[in-house]
Amino acid sequence: MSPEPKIHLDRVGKTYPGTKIPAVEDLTLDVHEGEILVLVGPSGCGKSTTLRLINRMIEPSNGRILLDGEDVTKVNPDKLRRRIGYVIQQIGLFPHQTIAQNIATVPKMLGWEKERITEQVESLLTTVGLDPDQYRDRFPKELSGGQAQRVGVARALGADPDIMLMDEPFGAIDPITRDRLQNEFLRLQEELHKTIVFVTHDIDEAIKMGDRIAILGDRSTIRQIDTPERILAYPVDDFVDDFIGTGSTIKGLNFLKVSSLKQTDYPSISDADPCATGVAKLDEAGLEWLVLVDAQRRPLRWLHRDELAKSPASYDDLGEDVGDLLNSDDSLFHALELMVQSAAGQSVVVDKHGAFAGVVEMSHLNKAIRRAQYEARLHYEEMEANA
Ligand SMILES: Nc1ncnc2c1ncn2[C@@H]1O[C@H](COP(=O)(O)OP(=O)(O)OP(=O)(O)O)[C@@H](O)[C@H]1O
Repeated sequence: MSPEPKIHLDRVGKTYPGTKIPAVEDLTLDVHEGEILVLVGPSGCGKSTTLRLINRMIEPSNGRILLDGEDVTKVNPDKLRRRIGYVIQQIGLFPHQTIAQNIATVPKMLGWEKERITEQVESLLTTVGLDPDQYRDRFPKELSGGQAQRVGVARALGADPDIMLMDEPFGAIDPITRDRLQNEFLRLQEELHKTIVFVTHDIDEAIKMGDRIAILGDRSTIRQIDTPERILAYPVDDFVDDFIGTGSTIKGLNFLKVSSLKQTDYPSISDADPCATGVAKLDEAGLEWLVLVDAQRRPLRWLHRDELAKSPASYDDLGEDVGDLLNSDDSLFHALELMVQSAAGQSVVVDKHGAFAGVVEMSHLNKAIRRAQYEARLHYEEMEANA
C-alpha cells in the first residue's frame, strides 16, 4: 500500500439544489491504491452521491477531491471521467451500439488508433469471459443480464483506468449469477489491482468484496471503516451492530483459518490396534470418540467408545462417516459446517498428504472468535489512545 492514498476526499459535502439537509456532509475518506473499498449503508444514506462526487458526475458543494495527491476539484470533469471506470446496476449500455462499440466508447473518445481499439475490445471481452467472435457484433438486447453486466465491466475497463467506481454493479442479477460474477470479478482484480470504490446496500456482498468496508450512516457519515474481519469481530456501536445483523460472529469465521488453531493431539487408532488401546486412549483424554485411520493414517470413520468397549473382532461395520476432511487452509466457517453435520460434533483435519492431523471442536472456534474479538478491541483501544 502506498503511503499517499490513491483517492482522498477532504471534508467533502453535497447539498442538492432545493434541499436543506446535505446528502453528504463533511466526508473525509482515503482509498488506497489497489484496494476494494466498499461503501455500505442503509438506503438513502448517500452512498451513490459519494461515489459520483469522486468522478464529479455530481459537483461537490464544498471540500476537495484529490487523486494521486492532485486536487481534481477544478479540472475538466470529462477529462477526469476518462481516467475513471464507472459501472452501474442498470449497466447503461447504449442499446443501438454493438457490444464492440459499447466497449470502445472511452478509447474512441481518447482518440486511440482503430487497430489499438479493436485489439483492446477483443482482449477485454476475453478478460470478462465472453468469446469475441460470438459477442462483439451483438446488440445489448441480445445478451442475458449476467452477460450484459460483464460487458458493463469490460466497458468500464476500456481505457485501462486505474480507478473503478462500481454502483451496485451486481444488484439486479439473480443470486447464482451474482455469486459467479462476484467471484469472477475478484479473480480479475487479483490480476488488475485497480483501485475500486464499490457501493452496495448488502452487507454480505460488502464482506465478500471488500478489502475494507466503510459503514455509512445518514449524510454519508462514517460509522466504522475497517477490514471486514475487524468489523465483524468488533462492531464499534449499536448502529454498526444492527446493520451487520445477526450471525456476524459466525460470518467472521470465514476469515479465520484452520491453520490458526493449535491442533489437539486427538487420539486415532488404526485397524491394527487392539480395541483396548483405543478405550485406554479415550479414557486418558476424557473423550467419547476417536478417529479410525488406515495404514497410511488416512481417516476412515468416527468410532464411539461404547463400540470399542465391546471389543469387536473387526472395525469394518462400526463407526460413523468421518465426512469431508479439512485442510489447514480451510476456513473455520467450513470447519463449523462440517462439525454440525458430524456424528462426533467435531471435524477432522488432514495434512497435505491426507494423513490424520487432528480435529476441530467447538471450544476451538470459541477460543478463535474470542481471540479475534480481543485483538480487534485492542486495536481500537490503541487507536483511541493515540488519537
Ligand atoms: N438529484 C437529487 N436531488 C435531490 N436530492 C437527491 C438527489 N439525488 C439523491 N438525493 C437525495 O440524497 C440522499 C442520498 O441519496 P443517494 O442516492 O446518494 O443514497 P444511497 O445511499 O445511494 O441510496 P440507495 O441505497 O437507496 O441507492 C437521499 O436522501 C436522496 O433522496
